[in-house]
Amino acid sequence: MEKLSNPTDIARETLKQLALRRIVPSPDHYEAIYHEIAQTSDDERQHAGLKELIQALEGLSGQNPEAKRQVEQLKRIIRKEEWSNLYDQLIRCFNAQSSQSELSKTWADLIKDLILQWDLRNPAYPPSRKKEALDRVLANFGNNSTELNNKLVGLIGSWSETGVENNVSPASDVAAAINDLTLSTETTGINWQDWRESTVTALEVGLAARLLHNPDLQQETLTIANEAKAVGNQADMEKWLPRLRKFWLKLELQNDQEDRLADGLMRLLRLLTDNMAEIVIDDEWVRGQIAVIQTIMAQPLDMRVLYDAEAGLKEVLFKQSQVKHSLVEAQAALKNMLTSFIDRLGLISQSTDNYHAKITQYATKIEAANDLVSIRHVMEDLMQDTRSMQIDVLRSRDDLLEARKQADLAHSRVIELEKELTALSDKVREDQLTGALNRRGLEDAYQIELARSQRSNAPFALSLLDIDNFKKLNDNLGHAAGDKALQHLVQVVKDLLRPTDTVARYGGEEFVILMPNTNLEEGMLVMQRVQRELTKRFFMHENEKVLITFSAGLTLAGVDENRDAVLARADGAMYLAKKSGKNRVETV
Ligand SMILES: Nc1nc2c(ncn2[C@@H]2O[C@H](COP(=O)(O)OP(=O)(O)OP(=O)(O)O)[C@@H](O)[C@H]2O)c(=O)[nH]1
Repeated sequence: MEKLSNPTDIARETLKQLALRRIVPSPDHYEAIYHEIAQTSDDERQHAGLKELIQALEGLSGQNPEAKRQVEQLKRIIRKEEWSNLYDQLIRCFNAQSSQSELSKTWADLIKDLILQWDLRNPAYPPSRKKEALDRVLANFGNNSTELNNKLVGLIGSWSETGVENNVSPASDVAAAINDLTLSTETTGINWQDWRESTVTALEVGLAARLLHNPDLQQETLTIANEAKAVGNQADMEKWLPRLRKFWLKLELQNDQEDRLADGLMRLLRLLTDNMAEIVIDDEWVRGQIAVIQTIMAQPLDMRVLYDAEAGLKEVLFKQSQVKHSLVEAQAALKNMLTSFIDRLGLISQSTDNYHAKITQYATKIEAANDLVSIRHVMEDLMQDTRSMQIDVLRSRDDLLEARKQADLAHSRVIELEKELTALSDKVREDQLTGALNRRGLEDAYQIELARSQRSNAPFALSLLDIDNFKKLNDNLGHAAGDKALQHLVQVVKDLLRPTDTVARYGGEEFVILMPNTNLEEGMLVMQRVQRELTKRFFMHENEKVLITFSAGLTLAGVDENRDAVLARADGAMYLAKKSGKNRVETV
């Protein structure tokens, strides 16, 4: 048979042959006859099949740049006839193609929607419910990016079903969304260009806009976004990911800190409002308390400032409520005195009124009397009434004098208590929970010991200790047990310190120990003694032994150094102790 080259002629001849040979015109039969007429070799037939496959893949890859790249690679393999690589490359093509085509939405759109829907307030989906649903999706997508994409699309759809209103979500949630995308990039290998686009959008639109309150962090976010834009290939992206991860870590720490600040502030405000009734005995108090809050609000918030204010307020309120009790009693006594005073006055005027009425009657009787005997009777009655009136008046006068004395006493007690109350805010030096000194007490004690050290030229050591994993203890055993653990620690420390040493509560679970006349080696021995003792004297919770450990920084106070500089140095050493595995003391 003459070899035909025109595809139309070949097609026509194929149909003719199918009819002549009475063969069912199925696609397979058509293909076989077609190649027979075109006289295609086995190799060519194979290539033709691959070409069709490539065409199909090119058609399917659409705008997916990774799929396009893999198809190009496939063509190159076919051209060079590297058949041993064909199978692997085909799999890559299919993977690249399917990783995009089955996605209900591009990652960039999906993340935009997620951020938007997370921000919108929906009565049917409060943030806690959204978080729960999102956690469920993130726990159950089986490391499959397509599935994650589909599930997120479904989730976002359900959030948007009912009435919504605008509300701004915290930056932490945006960061978490991008972080999740980064993780899924690593585990499922999604296209790096999509990832880059999504990350840049999320950083610029989602995150930076929410960091207005923190210009430094906002600037850093924009810098990171620019770095992301410069990522030019998969390898670059992988190299750059640790940088992004480090940034997330910083954001998480920042958010954690902000959450704790907000918590502290809320507790403080609650404390104030809850106790308004206790402090309104005198407007001065209300003004004083509000001034404390205003001072705190005016300076940059940090946990220690908040803790200090909260602890100070708690103590003042406690003492105030005690003093107020006495004050109320004294006022009640004064009121009783005044009541009896008025009663007595009433009685006196009543008895003198009666007396005057009787005198008038007696005067009438005397006028009408015409003999001495009747006048004498009238006079006897008059004398009798005058005497009893005199007795009444005397008794009332004594009562009045006594009442006045009591009133004076009560009044001076009230004045005394009021003065005490006024002075209380300044006097409180002790932490109410643990009995250690509080920050104000620490300030005084530090000044005294520093002056002593300057005078005697003796070393003065200071240690800052922070209980290890205290949050976990609180979470596992409850806040009340956490409070008792703090008391236990202070008791152990107090028992082991010398009478000249001082322990003060510096923050939530941070304590400062002042050790006058102590050098670094001796200070270290003291701190190690406390550590050892804690391994013998366990904190007991519901009959279970709980081991409390701490990390501490130890330093010497310089004679001319201010307290904050010394504490900052001890804090640095304590941080080092935490970083080196906790339950240790570092000197600096
Ligand atoms: N029970 C109780 N807990 C407090 C008090 N003050 C602060 N805390 C808690 O102490 C915990 C301190 O947690 P973190 O600062 O994360 O420190 P940590 O868990 O000890 O971790 P490391 O310091 O790294 O070992 C927080 O959960 C505070 O709520 C208090 O007066 N009573």
